[in-house]
Amino acid sequence: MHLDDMKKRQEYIRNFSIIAHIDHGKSTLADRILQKTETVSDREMQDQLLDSMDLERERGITIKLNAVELTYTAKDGKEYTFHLIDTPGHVDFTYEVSRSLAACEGAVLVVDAAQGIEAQTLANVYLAIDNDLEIIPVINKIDLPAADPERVRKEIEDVIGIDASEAVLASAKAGIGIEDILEQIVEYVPAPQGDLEAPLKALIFDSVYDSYRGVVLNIRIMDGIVKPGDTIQLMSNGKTFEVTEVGIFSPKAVPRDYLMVGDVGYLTASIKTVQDTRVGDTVTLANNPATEPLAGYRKMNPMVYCGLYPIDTAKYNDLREALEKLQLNDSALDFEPETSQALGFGFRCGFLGLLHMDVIQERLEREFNLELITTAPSVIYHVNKTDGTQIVVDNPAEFPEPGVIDSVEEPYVKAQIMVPNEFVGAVMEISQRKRGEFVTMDYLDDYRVNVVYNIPLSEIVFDFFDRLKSGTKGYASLDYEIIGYRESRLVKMDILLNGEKVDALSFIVHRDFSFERGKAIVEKLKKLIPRQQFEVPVQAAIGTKIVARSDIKALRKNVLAKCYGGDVSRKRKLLEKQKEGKKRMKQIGSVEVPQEAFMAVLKMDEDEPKK
Ligand SMILES: Nc1nc2c(ncn2[C@@H]2O[C@H](COP(=O)(O)OP(=O)(O)OP(=O)(O)O)[C@@H](O)[C@H]2O)c(=O)[nH]1
Repeated sequence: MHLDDMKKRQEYIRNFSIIAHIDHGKSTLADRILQKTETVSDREMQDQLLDSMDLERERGITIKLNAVELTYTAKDGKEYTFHLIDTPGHVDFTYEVSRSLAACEGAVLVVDAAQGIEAQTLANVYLAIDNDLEIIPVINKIDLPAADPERVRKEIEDVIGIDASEAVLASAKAGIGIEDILEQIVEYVPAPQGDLEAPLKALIFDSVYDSYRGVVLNIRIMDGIVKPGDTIQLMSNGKTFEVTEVGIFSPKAVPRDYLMVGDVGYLTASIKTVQDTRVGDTVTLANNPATEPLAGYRKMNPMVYCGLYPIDTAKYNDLREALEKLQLNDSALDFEPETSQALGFGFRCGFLGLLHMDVIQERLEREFNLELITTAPSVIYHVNKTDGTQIVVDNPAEFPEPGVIDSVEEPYVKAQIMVPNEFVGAVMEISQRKRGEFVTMDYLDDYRVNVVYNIPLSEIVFDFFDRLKSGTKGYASLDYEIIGYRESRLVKMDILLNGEKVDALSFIVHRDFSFERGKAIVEKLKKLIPRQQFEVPVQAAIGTKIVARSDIKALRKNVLAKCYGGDVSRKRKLLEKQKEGKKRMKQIGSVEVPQEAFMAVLKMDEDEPKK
C-alpha cells in the first residue's frame, strides 16, 4: 500500500472502548456490534464472545481486556475500520480499564435505563475523561418495564456533566439502536492522530504467553509502521527482537502484512521470556528509534496480601512458574517466597482487591492444575516501634509483639456508596459498624443518594460489600479509593490449635472488637475443623493473654456406624463426602485443618457489637 493510501486509511480508523457499571450490558452490546458489522457470522455467534476466558464466562464478568477489529460501512457509504477494546467493569480492575482506555480515542458509555448511574459508571467515566476520550452516552435496556430513559438522560447530564441530548436509546438484548451507536462512533470519535512517517511508537497494552509463539504482545500503534522482519526494540530495557508476525483480532488472530499508526493488533517476535516485556512499555524500531517513550502506565500497587501454598509441597516450583506467567499481563500481581511454620513453603501474593485475588487463585487452580491453601487476606500495616523505626507488615504472622509497638497505622479508603434513598439508614448502620466515618451525602436525583464514608480498607476487605448488598436488597453500588494511612488501635490475634500457635491463622483486629472476634473465631473454627482422635483445644490469644477458648471433642465413633451397614448408596455418599472434604486438608502438627478454616476470619457471623 502507498503512503498516501495509508494516510487516507488512517482517517477511517475509529478506536473505542465500551465502559459501564457491572451488568449494565457492555458485553451484550459488544456482541451486537460484532454481529451488526458481520465480524462474526450468526452461526459463530456465541453469547459474550469477547469474554474469552472460561472463568469469565462462568462468573459473567469481564476481566482481561481484548481488542477486536471490525469493518463498518457507514450511512455515508464509506468503509470504516473500528477497533473495539474491551474493558473490565469491576472496581478491582480500574487499572486495566485505564490501560485499555489509553489505546482509544473514544468511549461508549453504557448506562442501564432502569438502574441509572452507578458507582463504577462514574469511576470509569472519569478515567475516560482523564484520558481525553470522546464520550458517547448510550442508555441501554430500554426494553425493560422499569426503564426510565428520560430520568437517566437527566442523571447523566447532572451527575457526570456531559451532554446527553443525543444519547442513543438502546436495547443491546433486543438489538435496538445498534446502528445509531455505530453512526455516532463514526461521527464523534476522532480518527487517530499519530504520524505515519515518524519512528515507530507502539504501546503494549496487554501480553499473553503462547507456548508455540512465545510472548504475544497486544499493541496500539501511536506513530509509524511495523511489519514482519523488522527489528524492534523495547524502550524500557533496550532489548531487541525480530518481528515474526503482526496481525489483528477478528476476533481470531488474523496475520497482516503490517500494522500502521492507529491500528490495534498483535505482534510476535520470538520473545521467549516473560520477564522481557512489560505492559505499558513502548515498542520502537532498533534502526530508527523514537526518542521519547509513551507515557506508559502508572504501576498499581497491591492493596491486599495473602499466602498461597501448594497442598502438595512438591508443586512449589510449578506454583512459581504459574505466578510468573500470570504476572506477565498482570503487573499488579505481586509475589515473593514465604515460609510458614504451619504451611511450609509458599508465596506471599499481593492483589488489587478481593476479586482480583479470587480470580488469580482460580486461574492457578484451573489453568495450572494446582491445589492451593490460601490464607485470609490482609492489608498493609505501618507499625511504629518503640525504638523509633517503622516497619511495613503485610502478613499478620510478622506483626511484632505488643511490647515493642508504639503505634499502628492502617490504610483508609473513601467509599462512595450509591443507593435508593430508602436504604440510606441501612448503609449508614453498616458503615458505622465497620468503623466508618461519615463524610457527606448528596442527592443524585429525587430517588438516589451518594453516601460517602471514610472506612478502613481492612473492613472493606472483610465483608463490607456483601453486607452492603444484603442490607440494601442488592441496590447499593460501591467504589472506593485509598486516601492514606491513619493511626488505629490494632492488635494481633493469634490462634492456637492444641496449644500450638498456627502462624497462618493470625489476623489483625481493632482492640474494641478483639474479644468478640476472638470468641467468634474459635467457635467458627470449632465448627470447621473436623473431630480428630483426641480433643483439640482452640484458643485465641493477644500476646500471651488467652481471650477465648473452645474445644473440639474427640471423635467417638466411626462415621459409618450410624448407617448400620444397611443403606449402601447412603454409605457411599458419606464416604465420598468425606473424601471431598479431605482434598483440602492440611496437616498442622497433629491436627488436620481444612481450607475453610484459613478463611474463617472473613466469614464470621453478625455478632459484633456496635462501636
Ligand atoms: N432486558 C435487557 N437486558 C439486557 C440488555 N442488555 C444486556 N442485558 C442483560 O443484562 C445482563 C448483563 O449484561 P452483560 O452484557 O453481561 O453486562 P456487562 O456490563 O458486560 O457486565 P460485566 O461483564 O460483568 O461488566 C445480562 O443478563 C444481559 O442479558 C438489554 O438491552 N435489555
